[in-house]
Parts: sequence; structure tokens; C-alpha cells
Amino acid sequence: MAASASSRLLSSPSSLSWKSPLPPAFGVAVALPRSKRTVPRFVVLAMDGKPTVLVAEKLGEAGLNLLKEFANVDCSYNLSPEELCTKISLCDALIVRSGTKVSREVFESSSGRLKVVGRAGVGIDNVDLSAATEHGCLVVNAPTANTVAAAEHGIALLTAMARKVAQADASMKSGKWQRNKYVGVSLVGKTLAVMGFGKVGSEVARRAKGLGMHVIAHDPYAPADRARAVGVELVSFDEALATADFISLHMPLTPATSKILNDETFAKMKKGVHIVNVARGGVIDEAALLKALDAGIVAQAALDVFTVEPPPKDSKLIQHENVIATPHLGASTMEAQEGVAIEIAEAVVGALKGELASTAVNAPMVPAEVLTELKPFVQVAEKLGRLAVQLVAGGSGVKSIKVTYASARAPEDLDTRLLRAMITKGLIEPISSVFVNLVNADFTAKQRGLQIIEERITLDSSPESPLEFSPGSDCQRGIKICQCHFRVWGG
Ligand SMILES: NC(=O)c1ccc[n+]([C@@H]2O[C@H](COP(=O)([O-])OP(=O)(O)OC[C@H]3O[C@@H](n4cnc5c(N)ncnc54)[C@H](O)[C@@H]3O)[C@@H](O)[C@H]2O)c1
Ligand SMILES: O=C(O)[C@H](O)COP(=O)(O)O
Repeated sequence: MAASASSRLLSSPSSLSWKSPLPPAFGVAVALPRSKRTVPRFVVLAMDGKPTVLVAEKLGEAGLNLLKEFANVDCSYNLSPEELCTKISLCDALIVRSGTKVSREVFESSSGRLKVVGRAGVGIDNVDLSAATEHGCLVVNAPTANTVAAAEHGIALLTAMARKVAQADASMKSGKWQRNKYVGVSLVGKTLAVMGFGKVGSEVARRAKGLGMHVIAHDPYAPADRARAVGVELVSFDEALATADFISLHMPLTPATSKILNDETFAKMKKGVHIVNVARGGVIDEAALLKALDAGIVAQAALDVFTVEPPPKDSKLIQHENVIATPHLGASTMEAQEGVAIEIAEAVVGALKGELASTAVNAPMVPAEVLTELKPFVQVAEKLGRLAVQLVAGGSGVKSIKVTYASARAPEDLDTRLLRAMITKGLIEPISSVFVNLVNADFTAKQRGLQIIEERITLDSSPESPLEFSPGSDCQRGIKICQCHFRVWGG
């Protein structure tokens, strides 16, 4: 595969190896283009020959075909953690679903070859993001293709739970006819609290309104207009717990949401509440749920996800007569799996080609239209970092760098992360063996104690106005390159 100029600049380690003493501080300045918003792009290391993609869990055919057009594809399912660590050193990309733990050991075992992890789905709680970032490995997901499937499964569980469909079916299959035992509850007029009003949560809310339910939602980050558009009231966590007849969970598993339903929060719920979980098992303290079921606080629970998957065969929670359970089937429709496979294959191939990663999880997401505009500045930013090292000499002594961006854009409209990453790359790679890219630039700078101070100058946007900085007191004469001015000064 031929590397584009930008991918080489963005990702290849430097061949410069000279070292000389550096003063503790120096600065660089970049004038950005006058038009459009500037945001960064991630580009991975270019490779010779076809890259290898390890697909560790079943992926839809259409996605596999897309991958095969570009890469050698190794479909190896059910690998043990040890087998995954062994294989990974020969792979440029890894694709998983929720059943594979992509642990720190996986990144460590990759010896730097792994450039991208593709999560064929939404939840990325099975990927060690910190380790990925530290290793400069991009993580991408497929955030949209299974939304409807998950929402439909949530509604399927809600209605099946309310009418005891699973229990009645099991009873009939065992030869019984128990009409009095399986009397359900109605949904119409009942209050449903949607916890996590994102893509899946809002689709569940829409559907539940269609069933005649009164829907409220709790989500600390959801914009009010999203709720308004669906006709749902956003309420506090405690209000949701206190007023809901049904609670449906749709938040990601994070340290903040881990066991968010626990002894204390079950105690705040209405007696006889019904719970649906198609989010992640870990958002419920399962022992507390079992107690709440036994105490009648929770009348019924419908669970698609579990803290440990698969859960222990003798799980008391799953055996509970008021629990219905499915084996993490939320995303498992033909349509969703096809869509997810294509979405993740495109993201992974794109990342390997050094293209934009619009579904990046651990790097800034980049709208495609800004790439062309930013490209020349990206290259120069890295060169400027390298030049700064040469001008002020050495490297290990560097403690801080001041970067000034001059643009017609308002400061808050100027996303400088890519340029900052490239300057960091230019500064660090010549004086160490560390590989730096957009994913790990901030981490690497922090680790080396390198402080990056950024200043944004708003330029006059009229075309006649020359691009000029007001020089700082210690600023030397600028260097003009193409349409940019740069100033480098050493302390
Ligand atoms: N069972 C399945 O097969 C299946 C399928 C798809 C998604 N999921 C799970 O559902 C989750 C949601 O998926 P999505 O596509 O809607 O993601 P999303 O990012 O669109 O929505 C998640 C929402 O949760 C909100 N949130 C974060 N912290 C919260 C908190 N403490 N309290 C309340 N809300 C909080 C976020 O603001 C966001 O709006 C995923 O993270 C995944 O774990 C499961
Ligand atoms: O987060 C997700 O996208 C869902 O939990 C689906 O997971 P799966 O890919 O393992 O079905």
C-alpha cells in the first residue's frame, strides 16, 4: 500500500537521531486559513504490502467482503486471551464485538503493529481505551447501525415482561395450560423512565409513546431540544426513580454508571417497578436486584445483558421466576448485523488508509470536508516542531512550548488538536524512540512533562489584510511558508 504524504508525515517515526541541549522553553506560531473550521484528522502508519485484519468475532458477510478488498482477513473466533495476545503481533487491525476483552496485554503484545481496533457495535467498555491511547492505537466503533435493533429489543422485552410471555410459553411447552397464573399488567398510561436518552433511549421513548405510555427521561448530558423533539420530559435521576412504573436502561457502562442501580437506588423506586436492561449488565448491582425482586420492590426484570457474559449457569437472577432473560441479543437482527459489519469495515479500512475516522472513540472525530484545508498546516506543524528542536538544539531539557494559532476563525471555533499533536510529534520523535500520533500525542507530552501552552489570535478576515502576528516580546522574525507565517523563538 502506498503511503500518502500526509500519512507518512503523520505517523512514521523520525529518522533524525541527533541530540543537543535544549533550553527549557520555546514557542511556535501558525497562521491558519481564513475559511472553514479547522479540525484534526487521524492518519495511521503506512505499511508495505496488504495489512492484516484479525476478525475475532462473527462479522456480517458484507463487511468481510469490504475488508477483503483491502486487507488479508484472518477470521479467528473464540480465541483465548493468550491466543489473542499471540496473534495480535501479526495484525494491523482487530475487529471485535462485545465478547472479546481487548485488554492492556493485547496492546502490549502487539509490539506497536496494531493501528486500529474496530468495535463492531456501540459499547466500548470491553476495550481498554487508556491502553489503546497510550499505544497510539485508534479505536473506532459502529455507533448507529444497531440503534433500531436495540430499541426494538428493549420494547420486545418490555411488552413480553408485562404480559409474562416467556413464562407462559415455558409453561405451555411443559404441557400446562395456566390462564390464571399469567395475568399481566397493562402499559398504557404507565410512566416509563428512559435512563440514558441517547440514540437507543430516544428510539425506545418514541416507540413507548406509541404504546400509550407516559415517557420521562433522565440523562445529564442530553440536550433539552432532543427530548422536546420526542415529546419527553427530562427529569432528575431521583425523580425518575420515584415516579417510574417501568425503568429502561440505555446509558453506557462507565465508572460513573457502574452499579447505578443498587440497594440505595432500588429503595427509592416505587414498589412493583419493572426494569428493562439492554444497556450493560454492569450498570445494575445484580445482587441488589435479586434482593429487590425477592422483596417485591421490583416486580419484574427483563435482562439482555449481564455483568459477566455468559453468566454462571446457576445464576439465581436468571432463574428467578420474575426475570426474563436473553443472551445479549439487542443488536442481533440480520439488518443490524449487516449494517454494523459495513460500518465497522469502512471505518477500519479508512483508518488503515490514513483517512478520516469519523467514529473515532479515542481521537477527535473529523468532518470530512475540512481535511483538504488542514492538510498543509498539518505537515508544516510537524516540520515546525522538528525545526524548533533543531533551532534551539537538543530536546530532553524542553519543559514547555507555546503555540500561537492565528486565524480568521473565532478562538472557540478553532479546534487545534491535530496541529498540537503534530507539533508534539515533531518535537518528541527526533529526540526519542516514541511513536507519536494524534491518538497518543497529549498523553506522550504529559508523560514527558512537556507543557503545551496554546494561544489563539483572531486575524482580520478581509482578503487584502496581510497575515501578520503582533510579535511577542521575545519573538524573532517570522518565516513565510506558502500562505502561512511561522515564528519560532527560543528562550
Ligand atoms: N444489548 C445490546 O445489544 C445493545 C445494543 C446497542 C447498544 N447497547 C448499549 O446501549 C448503550 C447506549 O447505546 P446508544 O447507541 O444509545 O449510545 P448513545 O451514546 O447514543 O447514548 C447513551 C446516552 O447515555 C447518556 N448517559 C451517559 N451517562 C449517563 C448517566 N450517568 N445517566 C444517564 N444517562 C447517561 C449519554 O449522555 C447518552 O445520551 C451502549 O453504550 C451499549 O452499551 C446495547
Ligand atoms: O454495544 C453494542 O453495540 C451491543 O451491546 C451489541 O453488542 P454485540 O456486538 O456483541 O452484539
